[in-house]
Amino acid sequence: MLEAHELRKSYGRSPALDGFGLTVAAGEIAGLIGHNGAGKTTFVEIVTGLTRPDSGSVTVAGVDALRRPRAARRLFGVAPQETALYAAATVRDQLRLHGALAGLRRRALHRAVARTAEELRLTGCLDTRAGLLSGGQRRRTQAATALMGDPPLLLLDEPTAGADPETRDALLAAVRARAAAGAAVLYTTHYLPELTDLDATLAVARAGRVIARGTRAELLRGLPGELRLVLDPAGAPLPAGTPARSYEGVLRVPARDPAAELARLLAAGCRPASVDVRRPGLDDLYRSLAAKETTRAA
Ligand SMILES: Nc1ncnc2c1ncn2[C@@H]1O[C@H](COP(=O)(O)OP(=O)(O)OP(=O)(O)O)[C@@H](O)[C@H]1O
Repeated sequence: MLEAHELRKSYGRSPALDGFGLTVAAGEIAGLIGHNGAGKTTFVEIVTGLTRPDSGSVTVAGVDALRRPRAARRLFGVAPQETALYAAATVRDQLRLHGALAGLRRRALHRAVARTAEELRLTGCLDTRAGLLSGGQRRRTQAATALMGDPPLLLLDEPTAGADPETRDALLAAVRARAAAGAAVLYTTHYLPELTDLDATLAVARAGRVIARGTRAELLRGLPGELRLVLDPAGAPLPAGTPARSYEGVLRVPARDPAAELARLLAAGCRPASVDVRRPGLDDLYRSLAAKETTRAA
């Protein structure tokens, strides 16, 4: 549904995108992750026609988004990182406008406004002007405008940044429903748990390129998790050579197989007063990919 190849874009001498490539299939939610400045927003802006790349290609459902931006525009809904709503217009008006732009008329438009407002828990503020909405309501309204007209591609750039749990839950449920109905979703975030909730595949951007692409299981496989323990002083101390760090009285022991590591510590006579297992997260993934790149470059 979305295919981008070899995108390059520089601002002055600094490349924002440096051979960026990404494909997202219909029905797939692809989580685009990466440190600040990795090029995620630049990529979204290129797909939406806000920024022109220096070279490369982008197609949406086979339509060349760089040569035919107007035709491509009908195929996606976008929720940009900065909310962009008309302050004086009501939530209903914003949704009607985006529905009309997506080709909906009369009853179909009316139904889509009601359905999308309900999905994003906006029914109670349909007649409120955007300028008077809370931050969470504004985020939900922005996301709702992207969903109007059921576009085959959704581009959501950090849609839950700063959102309260109610906003996040509503948004994630709406995104899941649209993907289940066949939409391709590009979802930019800094929160791995959201991508787990969405059952998303991952694309990791770094320095203007996608350096890893796959399912969470594929990308996180083999990364160490961590055992976090408070030891009972009546038991044995950690065996010599255990690579632990102590933080506010809690010992942190990196472990590829936390259950096996815990069994080893128990066998050595340690008596944990509390145990917590931390699974590998985004930081662990970024660290391991950075280490692989350094090894490759050496
Ligand atoms: N309009 C611009 N003018 C100059 N440099 C820019 C412009 N837009 C982006 N950049 C630069 O391009 C690089 C990529 O920025 P981009 O916003 O795409 O990153 P990002 O991955 O979305 O970051 P974040 O996670 O902070 O949103 C950065 O170095 C940024 O400073």
